[in-house]
This record gives sequence, structure tokens and C-alpha cells, in this order.
Amino acid sequence: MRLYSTNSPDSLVDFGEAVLRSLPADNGLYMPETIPQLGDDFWATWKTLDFQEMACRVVSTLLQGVMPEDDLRAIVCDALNFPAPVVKLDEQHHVLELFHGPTLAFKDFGARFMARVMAWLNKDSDQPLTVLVATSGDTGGAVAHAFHNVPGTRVIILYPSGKVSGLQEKQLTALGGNITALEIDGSFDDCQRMVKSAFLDKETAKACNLTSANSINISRLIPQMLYYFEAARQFDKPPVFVIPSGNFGNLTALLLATRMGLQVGHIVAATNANDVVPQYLSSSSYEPRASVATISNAMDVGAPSNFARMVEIFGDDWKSMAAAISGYAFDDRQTRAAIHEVKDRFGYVIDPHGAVGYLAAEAWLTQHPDDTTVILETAHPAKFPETMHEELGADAIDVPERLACLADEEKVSIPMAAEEAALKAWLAANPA
Ligand SMILES: N[C@@H](CCOP(=O)(O)O)C(=O)O
Repeated sequence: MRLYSTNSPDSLVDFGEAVLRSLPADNGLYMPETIPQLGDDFWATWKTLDFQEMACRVVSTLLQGVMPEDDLRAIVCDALNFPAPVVKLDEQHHVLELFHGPTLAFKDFGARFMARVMAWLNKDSDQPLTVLVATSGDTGGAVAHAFHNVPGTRVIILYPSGKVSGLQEKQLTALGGNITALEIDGSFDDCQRMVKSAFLDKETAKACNLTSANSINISRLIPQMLYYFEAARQFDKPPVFVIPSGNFGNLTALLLATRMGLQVGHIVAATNANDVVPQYLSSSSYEPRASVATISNAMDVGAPSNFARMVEIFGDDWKSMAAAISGYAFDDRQTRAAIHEVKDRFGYVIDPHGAVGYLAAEAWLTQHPDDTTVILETAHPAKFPETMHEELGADAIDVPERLACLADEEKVSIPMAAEEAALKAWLAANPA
């Protein structure tokens, strides 16, 4: 498998370099040179396989022999050791619950796979890896958990001060050991900008052996394709996937899955007030701007990283992207009302991100009432006690023990100004 940068299609790298370097030096994003189609043998059996077996076959087809089959199988099975169930609300509404992993968010799929792949790629090196990651809420906790105590790695997490939920903050600040949290006085966009700038600084990237665990890293998207296969195979007719979106890695993963042959009814991108992609889909004008804080904070992204990959997949053809993807945006008032509506209508407790998805599903169903939607529930509602308690009361949610136990943990973070130079200086002072 070879990959190219979206900014220079002619320079190809192998999978290992793409994963470990994460961001090409020309500030593009890595894309597979070819995306193989799954063969008839796969489609003849995919509905009968267990999740891990199906996942192994998809990943093995995509990676085209980058590692021995047994090693790949061990990584996939060990990383994806929790389910992704589809819950039926009614004929038109289904929820794909992606919060059954250790940190209760869909990011566990990507982070756990990536941690194992990176350990495999780096196994013969004596230079430790520094995993740099920007988070608006969920990525940080998932990456911290996946890499905690992994020998030869340390994780540096940048998160926007005061803009993640209290429990999300504990997930990324309380582990200690090889995990360090930098609390940035700014927005997620500032964190993402600082991270990218550190990668593009050759001296810093080399001295620290930097690698990224954000969705700029192609290895994050591979496992994120798998739950779409898992959900789609439960329906006779391809469903409409409704994807709460921030950095658009999740939606890009679905696009890759469709390029391998997965059939979908349609793709719906759901955002909060940070709506640069829905705006683009309706106007063809892409105007990234500073993010605003919302109650669906993990989607508070003003300049989505994966937009470059989306453009690449559609050959820079706005019309075909707009035909394949419909975008809808909703504000916090609507999101709060949707949390109530889903509870009253279906008896289901949905988190603020899933609630944005529900609103988009409703918007789609108004025009296409006979469609079947699958709304991605990207995180467990218990991760957002502040909002959920305000809306449904403290008794509405059962808090899983792996989250409840964090409440008394001590937050340990290093405050930092939202300046690229501040991160570079910190990394220079702490090279490993
Ligand atoms: N929604 C994310 C923001 C980072 O996005 P990523 O998919 O690039 O890791 C979060 O929860 O941190």
C-alpha cells in the first residue's frame, strides 16, 4: 500500500511512513494511492461473519500486505474487543452506539487500533515516539487510554481550557505516567494549529520523533470504516448514515468504505453552529472560521482537517460531493429540545452530539419519509453530565463505573498560551 499527499500526488510513501510521520511535510494529508474493492467472496459472506472477522477481511484488503496476516489479525481483534450495536428506535430511526469502548466514545476504535499499529511499526526502533494530539473532548481521552503505559511512547494532549466537559477533562488529565495534558488558553482550532505547526517544524518533529493521533493520521480512519459495515449489514436496503461531525474524520472514513464497495442510501453531515461544511455543501464556498463553543463540544471545529480528503475523494467536484452528502446545522437551543424529544418519543437518552444527529435525520426524513436512518451516537451521554442533568435530571443516566471512578481523580495539566512558539519551546525543553 502506498500513499500520496493531497498537496503533491506524485510523491508516494509507504504505510509505515504515512502513519509515523502523520502529516506530510507539504501540509497536505495522506491518501491511499488506490482503494481496493472488496471482492464477491467478501460480499457473499459478510452478513454471516462475526464483527472481528469481518473487520479483519476489510482491513486486510485495504492494507494490501503491509504486515503479516497473523499480526494484522491480532491487532484488529485486540483493538476491537467491544461491540457497536444498532438500536432500533422505530422503522425510520436507528442509533449506532459507538460508546461501548473504554472511554465511551467512537474515538476508542481509532485510538486502540492506532496504538497497536504504531507499536508494531516502531518495534525495532530505540527512539521513543511522541504522540501529539489536539482534542475538543473525546480524542484526548481515547488516545490517553490507548497509549497509557505503552513502552516507547509518550502522549502530549492539547485541549482548550474550559471547553471540554468535566469528565472528558478528567479522562485526559488524570492518568499520569506517559500522558501529559497541556491546557491551552484558546479554542480547539488553536490546539490543532499548534500541533500542525510542530509537525511542520522539521527540527521539532525530528528531535521528538513526533507522530499524530488525530484524524490527520490515516491509520485513525481505517478502523472507523468498520462500524459502517457492521451497521449496514443489518439492513436489507442500504441505510442513510447520519454523522455528527467536527473534524470530519468519521464521515471521511465512510467515504473510504464506500470506495471499497459499501452501499449507502445517502450520507448526512450533522453539525452544531460550527457549520462550514454544511455551508459549503449548499453554496460551494468553503470559508473556515474561528469555532464557537457549544454543548456538543467535540464538534466545535472551525477548520475541519479532513475537508482536504473529502475534496480529494470527489475530485474537487463540488456538485458530486453535494449530491452524495447533505449537510444540516443546529444550535444549542435546538439540541437541548432534541434531547427531550428523543426521550419523550422513544424513551432513549441521547447525548448532545447524537441529538444534533437526530435533528439532521429528522430534516432528511421530512423530504424522504420512507428512508431508514442510522444516527451515529458518538459518545455516551454520561460524558456530558452538565448538559444532561440540566435537561433530563440527574437520575436519567446510568454512569458506567469506568467513568464514575474518574470523578475523584486529580486533574493534572500544564497551562499554556495558544501560541505555536509556546508548544515548540515546551517540546524543546522536554524532547522525550
Ligand atoms: N472531535 C475531536 C476533535 C479532534 O478530531 P480528530 O477526529 O481529528 O481527532 C475530539 O473529540 O477531540
